[in-house]
Amino acid sequence: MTDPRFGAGDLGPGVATPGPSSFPAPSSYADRPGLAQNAPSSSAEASRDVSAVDVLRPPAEIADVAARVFGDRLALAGEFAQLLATEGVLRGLVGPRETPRIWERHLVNCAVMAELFPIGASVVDVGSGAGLPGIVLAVARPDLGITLVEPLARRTAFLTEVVDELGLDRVTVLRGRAEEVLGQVGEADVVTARAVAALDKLAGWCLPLARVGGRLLALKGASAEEEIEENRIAVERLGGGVPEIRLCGAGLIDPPATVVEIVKERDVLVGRARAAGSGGRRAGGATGAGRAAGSGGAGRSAGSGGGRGGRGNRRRG
Ligand SMILES: C[S@@+](CC[C@H](N)C(=O)[O-])C[C@H]1O[C@@H](n2cnc3c(N)ncnc32)[C@H](O)[C@@H]1O
Repeated sequence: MTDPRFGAGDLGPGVATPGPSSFPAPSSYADRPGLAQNAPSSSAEASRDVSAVDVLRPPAEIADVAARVFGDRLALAGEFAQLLATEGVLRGLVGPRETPRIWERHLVNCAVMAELFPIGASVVDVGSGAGLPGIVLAVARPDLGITLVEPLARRTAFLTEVVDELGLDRVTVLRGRAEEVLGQVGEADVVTARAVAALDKLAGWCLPLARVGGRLLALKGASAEEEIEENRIAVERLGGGVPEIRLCGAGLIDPPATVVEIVKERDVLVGRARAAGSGGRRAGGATGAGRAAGSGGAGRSAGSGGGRGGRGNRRRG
C-alpha cells in the first residue's frame, strides 16, 4: 500500500530553480496537450513559480548525511532533487509540499538502502514513479545496472529525461506493469519497490523478476512488522522465504529506513507472470540510458534523485 509518509501526488507538491536545459521551461510545459490534467489541481499550485526553488544542495541539518550517502555524487543527487522540485512538480509527479523535504524524505531515505546491494548487482525497480528509489540508487551506486519499471507514460517520459540528463548510462526505463515485463528484464539480483503495493501483491509482482537466490527489497514504513505477519504465508506460497526487516542508515538517520527483505527461494509462476514477455515496452526516446543493458519513481505518494552532466559534459552513471 502507499506509504502515508509520502503524501499526495506522485511525490507531493514542490518548488524549483530553472531546470536543466533539456527540460522545457515551465510555460511551454503548461501549454503541452495531455499534461494539464495531470498538473497539480490547485491553480495556485500550478502557477507557482518553481524557478524560485533551489534544492541543489541538501538542507544544513542533513548535509553531512547526504554527503556520506552520496559521496562524490552529491552534486548529481542535487541535480535530481532539482528536477523533482521543478519538472516533477510541474508535471504533477511530486507534490509542491514535498519540496522542502525532498532530500530527507526521498533522496536520503532511499539512498541508505544502497548498503544492501552487492557490487555490480542487477536491479529492477518496480513502480519507480518519478524515480524512487531507482534513480537515487543509480546516483549513489553507479556500479548497479538498474531497470526502472513503470506503467504510466508521463512518468516514464520524466524518467527517461532524467536518466538522459543525469547521464545514468546503466539505467534502463521500461514502460509496463511488473507482471507484464517478465521476459524483458532478465532475472535480477535485486528487485526494489517503494510505496507500490502491500507485501503479498508485491511478492507476486516482484519475485518472478528475481533470480532464485535473489531478493525483493521493499522500502516500507512503521507498519512493516505487521504487514509481514499478515502476509507471511502468501509470500511463502509465492516462492519467498521468511521476510526479514533490515534497518538502513542506522546512526545516520533517525529513524532508520525500514526495508523488508524477501529472498526468492524457488520459482513460482503467478497470474500474468505466466505470460512472460507480454506487455512491456522500452520507454520512448531510448536515451543513452534507455538503450543500455540493465535491470533496475516519485509520484504524489512517494519520490527521488540524480545530477546533471549536461549534454556536452555528461557524467556517466
Ligand atoms: C505511489 S507511487 C510510488 C512511486 C515511487 N516508487 C515512489 O516511492 O515515489 C506507485 C507507483 O507504482 C506504479 N505501479 C502501480 N502498479 C504497478 C505495477 N503492477 N507494476 C509496476 N508499477 C506499478 C504506479 O504507476 C506508481 O508510479
